[in-house]
Amino acid sequence: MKTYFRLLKFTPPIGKFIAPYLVCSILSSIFGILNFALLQPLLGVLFGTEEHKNVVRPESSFSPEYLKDLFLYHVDHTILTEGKVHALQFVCIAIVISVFLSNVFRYLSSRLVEKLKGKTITNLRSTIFNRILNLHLGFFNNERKGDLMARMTTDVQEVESSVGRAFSAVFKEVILLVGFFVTLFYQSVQLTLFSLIVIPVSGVAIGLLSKRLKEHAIDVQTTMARILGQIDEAFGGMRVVKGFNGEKFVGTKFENENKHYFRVWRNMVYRQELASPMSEFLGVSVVAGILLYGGSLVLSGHSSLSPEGFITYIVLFSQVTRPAKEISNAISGMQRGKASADRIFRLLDTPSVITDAADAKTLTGFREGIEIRNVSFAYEEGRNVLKNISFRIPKGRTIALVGQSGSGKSTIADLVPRFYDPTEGQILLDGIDIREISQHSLRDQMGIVTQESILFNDTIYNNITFGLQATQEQVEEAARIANAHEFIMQTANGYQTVIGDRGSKLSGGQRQRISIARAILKNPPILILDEATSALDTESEKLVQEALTRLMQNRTTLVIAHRLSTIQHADQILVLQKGQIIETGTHAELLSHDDGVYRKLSHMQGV
Ligand SMILES: Nc1ncnc2c1ncn2[C@@H]1O[C@H](COP(=O)(O)OP(=O)(O)OP(=O)(O)O)[C@@H](O)[C@H]1O
Repeated sequence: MKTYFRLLKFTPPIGKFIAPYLVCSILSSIFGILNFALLQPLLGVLFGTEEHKNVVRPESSFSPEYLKDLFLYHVDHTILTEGKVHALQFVCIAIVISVFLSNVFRYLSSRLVEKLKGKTITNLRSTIFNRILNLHLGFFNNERKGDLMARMTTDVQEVESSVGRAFSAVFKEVILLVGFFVTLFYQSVQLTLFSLIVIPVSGVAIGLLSKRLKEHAIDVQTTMARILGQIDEAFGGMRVVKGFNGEKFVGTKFENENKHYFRVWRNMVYRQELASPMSEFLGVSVVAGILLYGGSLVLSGHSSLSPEGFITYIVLFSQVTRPAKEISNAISGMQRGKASADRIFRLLDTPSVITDAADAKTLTGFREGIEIRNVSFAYEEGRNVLKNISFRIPKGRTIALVGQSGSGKSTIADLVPRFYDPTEGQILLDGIDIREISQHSLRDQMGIVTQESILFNDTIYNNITFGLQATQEQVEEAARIANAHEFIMQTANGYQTVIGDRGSKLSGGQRQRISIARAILKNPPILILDEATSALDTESEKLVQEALTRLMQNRTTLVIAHRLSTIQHADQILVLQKGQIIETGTHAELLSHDDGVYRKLSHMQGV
């Protein structure tokens, strides 16, 4: 129940919905019940028992009794003045009007539920997305993407259907059920008391059935999450799948998961599908019991119920099963919905490891430099990938990190914009620990160009501005500096060309130049540059290198270099090995160390 109360936080102000919804539901129920109750006069006319019973016009008052008597009076009056066929027509028209009104109000109430449901889900989906966006980067190392996608799609859908069901079960169906029982009691107290003894038996049976449904639902959701993950990986890595003839490998893996999904899904739906036939069987059994008991009462003359009253009673009673079934379906649906909602809430409750301090300072500029002071870092406890690193990046200088793969270069680059916090030590910007600075203002000072150009399936223009307010001229200027303007103009729609999934319609070099243009447009004082390793042809590399050099001008840069040729002019080069700085100096200084690692690396690369 706690889960459902929490879901209420995502619904729009529910008070606004309840009053019109209640009115529509009550009216729909009244007219719905009325059209069955009208069977009695209908049968009365057909059987000829209705004649001359209500020849006196009833005294006017505000009670259902008066309305009923008034109606019967009119029926009788029509029989007397215009004959039975006309009376039949009169009753039938009344039935049609009441069915029409019942359905109009039912439609209106459904619209209200759908609106409530839609708004709740839109709200929930945005909240999840924003929550995930604001989680620390490290979170994404441990979570499968498919799992996150499943929470935003299948889990949200599951909650959507259960919210609607729960809402209509709580209000509409319960109202209808109460309405039916009031009418049934009115028709015959004796029979209704009897049915109230039999009904709970079927209720318990259905309750037992839906109990295990939740466990099955959890299985189904987690398996679907894995399937989504596999789809994402396979489609995202299509080049590798095809290049390595991996279709069979990927296909088999998917098929196994898909078969597993079938099995867990089957377990769930078999159980779920059992609910309806079982409740129908139990419902009809109950009706048969009443038929037997009530029939014998009518036959023996021990009941005040007339035969047409009894038939109307049975028809009304058979209608009770529908809302009862809806309520039982809603309960089983709510179990599934709860499993999904719990998964969503677990995600929403994941604390972000990187948060702003309560009194976080807002940086307004960058004046002196960055200092990495005695920093150690471990992704997993006990396995330090950086060990007591210290160095300074004075304003306006370029510091390069070199070292073997896995030596910790990217990790250092991730610590400066505070994607992770150091396990030990501090990172200071203008003498302030970056943990005391708001993340937003810290990252505002930085431009990040990664090894792999991160582009989105949008226009070139939007990929360059990436949320910044900029004029066409500013964007073009940035693209010119990044050596990108020319090729952009050659694309089909220039700056408005959509570049495909992750920029797939562009070459590697073009993608990089767009990323560089993005950083140029942002114009940050600090630059974190992870140099591309991908082999570009000489022409393309020259263009990219030129763009980078222009980007680095007058900025403070931390560059991760994979090719030493590009960092010969760096103010200082740090050589990393297994998480430690083992050499520092300029290109010339480092080359002069006879046994130096840098010198060896340099020879290997022929620099
Ligand atoms: N998210 C992570 N979780 C756990 N360990 C990680 C994670 N990212 C990196 N590592 C480990 O940290 C160490 C340093 O990795 P890092 O990416 O900083 O190296 P690098 O010098 O940038 O390598 P490369 O030049 O290949 O990019 C490696 O041993 C790596 O296995």
